Amino acid sequence: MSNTFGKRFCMTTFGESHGKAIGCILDGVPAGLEIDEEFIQSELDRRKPGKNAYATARKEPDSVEILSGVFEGVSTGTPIAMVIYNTNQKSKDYSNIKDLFRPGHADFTYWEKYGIRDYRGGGRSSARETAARVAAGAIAKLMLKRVGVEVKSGIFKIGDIEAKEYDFEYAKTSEIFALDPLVESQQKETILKAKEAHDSIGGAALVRATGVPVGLGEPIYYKLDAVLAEAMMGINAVKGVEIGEGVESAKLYGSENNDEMTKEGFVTHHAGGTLGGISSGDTLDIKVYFKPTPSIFKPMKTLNIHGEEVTCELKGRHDPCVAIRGSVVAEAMAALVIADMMLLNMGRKMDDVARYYSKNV
Ligand SMILES: Cc1cc2nc3c(=O)[nH]c(=O)nc-3n(C[C@H](O)[C@H](O)[C@H](O)COP(=O)(O)O)c2cc1C
Ligand SMILES: C=C(O[C@@H]1CC(C(=O)O)=C[C@@H](OP(=O)(O)O)[C@H]1O)C(=O)O
Repeated sequence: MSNTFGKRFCMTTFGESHGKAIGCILDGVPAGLEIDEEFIQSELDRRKPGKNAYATARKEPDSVEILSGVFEGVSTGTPIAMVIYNTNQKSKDYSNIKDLFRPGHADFTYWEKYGIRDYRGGGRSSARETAARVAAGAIAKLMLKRVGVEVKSGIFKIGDIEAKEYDFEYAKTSEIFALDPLVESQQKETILKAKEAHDSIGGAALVRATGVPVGLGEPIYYKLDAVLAEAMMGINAVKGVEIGEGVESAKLYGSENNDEMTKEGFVTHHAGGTLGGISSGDTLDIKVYFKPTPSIFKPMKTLNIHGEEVTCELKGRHDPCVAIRGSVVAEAMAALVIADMMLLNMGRKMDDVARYYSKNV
């Protein structure tokens, strides 16, 4: 199915921003995993809209309901379906964009591709869909927790204000998930200034996974770094992904970029946790770059569906900086990739296969 993400831990989502509900189906979750619903909800609460001045004003509780695949609190190995009902649609706000294309959003391409468009707040192209990914990612995290893997994230960059230090514990307490308390106030000010000017601003998140075992990822196709990049680029508004040193490595000499190895482990961490598409056992570091929110409240030139030049003047509720909530989505996608890769990697050595089936030998 082209709309499924993952090979062994597979997710697909459904729903539109102003439709009845959004949700996901997650297949391949091993049986016997305790499904902590409070944890899933707490992950959704981290992403949900309407929480503060740095997010869209749309207020959604994002209460998740599990429909299948869980019995007496434990996964059964059958598909887990989860639904989140939309409660705060204000579709009338979008009647003025019914026939025109918002610059920077997906209105034009959806219209050209399908010839029909759910214009109520972006419909399927709205990042409201990402709530369902966070629900699926929370289940991936529950599986990863059982095997000692942790995935976390935080904001390192807003506009050109960049963190000097990364403090993931601090990010958990910060309204904007800032990794660096020293630059946080400047980052917040940058967002609020953009918002007051009826504009938006870009930003970037760092996703870090610790405890990732060596050996995840296929050596040629389905490389770990390639799949992580696809997972991140598949999030709305993501325009760049870096693993480890990323684009900066193009400025370095090999002698500077190579991570020397000792019995204690890697001396430096430029590779960001993958070598040859396979996890190295080092911390995985993924930088995810988000463009500024396309829906802004400044008049913009555009075309309508009849090909006429018109002015786009927007209403509706929009994030001033999508990277903030986007960082939670990036974290969920990383957890899904790692969970998928872990299941895919089982039974790759004959000894492991023999050990598993030894009772039949
Ligand atoms: C968490 C999150 C929230 C977003 N909120 C908005 C929003 O309020 N308004 C908007 O126009 N775009 C928002 N976006 C971005 C659009 O969904 C996205 O730019 C659009 O689908 C076009 O896709 P593209 O930017 O990947 O090309 C958000 C993205 C994310 C990840
Ligand atoms: C509702 C959410 O975010 C939305 C993401 C979004 C977009 O275009 O991506 C546009 C806005 O909503 P609407 O679809 O109503 O225009 C945001 O409020 C959410 O994240 O739950």
